[in-house]
Amino acid sequence: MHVVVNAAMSADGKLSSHRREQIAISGDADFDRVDRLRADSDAVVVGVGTVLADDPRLTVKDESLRDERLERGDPANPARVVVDSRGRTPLEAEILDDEAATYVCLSERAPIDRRMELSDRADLVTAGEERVDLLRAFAALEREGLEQVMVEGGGELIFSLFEAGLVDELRVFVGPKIIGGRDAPTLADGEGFVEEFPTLTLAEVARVDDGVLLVWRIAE
Ligand SMILES: NC(=O)C1=CN([C@@H]2O[C@H](COP(=O)(O)OP(=O)(O)OC[C@H]3O[C@@H](n4cnc5c(N)ncnc54)[C@H](O)[C@@H]3O)[C@@H](O)[C@H]2O)C=CC1
Ligand SMILES: Nc1nc(O)c(N)c(N[C@@H]2O[C@H](COP(=O)(O)O)[C@@H](O)[C@H]2O)n1
Repeated sequence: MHVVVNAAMSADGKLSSHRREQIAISGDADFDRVDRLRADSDAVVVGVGTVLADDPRLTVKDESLRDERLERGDPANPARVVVDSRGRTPLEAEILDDEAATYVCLSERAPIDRRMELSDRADLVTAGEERVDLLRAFAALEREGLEQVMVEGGGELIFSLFEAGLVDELRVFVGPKIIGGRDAPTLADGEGFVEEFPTLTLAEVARVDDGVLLVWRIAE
């Protein structure tokens, strides 16, 4: 499996405001780049915090990119994956619509009634007791044939993926806004590292819209 984390952050490193409402940080060219990345992926992964905050659909927006996928024998859209320990994904969430397959990764803590409701709309993967065990969950997804995986956030999930050593590549668009706020989500939240910081190698720097795209790989 190859895991690419993609996110857009403000010039001061925030993914959204302290209200956790979705903010357009990317411009048109960056949204097109993200759409291409989705189209090149087998799955797009988010944490349930992002589902609750943004209600994303995570589909490929450009019809010609969906056609390209169909021509090579893939479904029109990549699978969607929610990392959701207790099964808090709302049944009316866009991510559970019919546009693509959806996996919900749960922990043992997810109540049985939520499991039953979600299982009508998604494939369920259970891994971990309190929180989703990402190593086990991603191994199960790989067994389902999901090889090229893109993660779209948010900060809690991204931190945990680095902590688990699951990230191969980080692509960050740094946009021309200051959001501020000590409680606003950043690229990697969670507990934070105090030692053994994951170290990256800079692979690409490009001007995109009025910002910059940084591509980092995990240092060997
Ligand atoms: N600018 C951007 O590119 C993006 C911004 N966002 C923003 O990020 C915010 C949401 O991010 P977060 O609140 O950090 O939520 P998140 O999307 O990272 O989800 C975190 C939740 O996932 C669940 N989870 C289960 N197992 C876990 C594990 N092992 N590790 C971590 N989480 C686990 C927990 O319930 C946890 O609260 C929103 O404000 C959204 O707008 C989200 C995606 C992209
Ligand atoms: N790449 C990017 N740039 C921004 O400026 C953003 N605010 C986000 N946010 C994430 O995009 C997803 C929305 O997906 P749909 O358009 O509903 O398919 C979601 O994960 C947002 O948090 N991304």
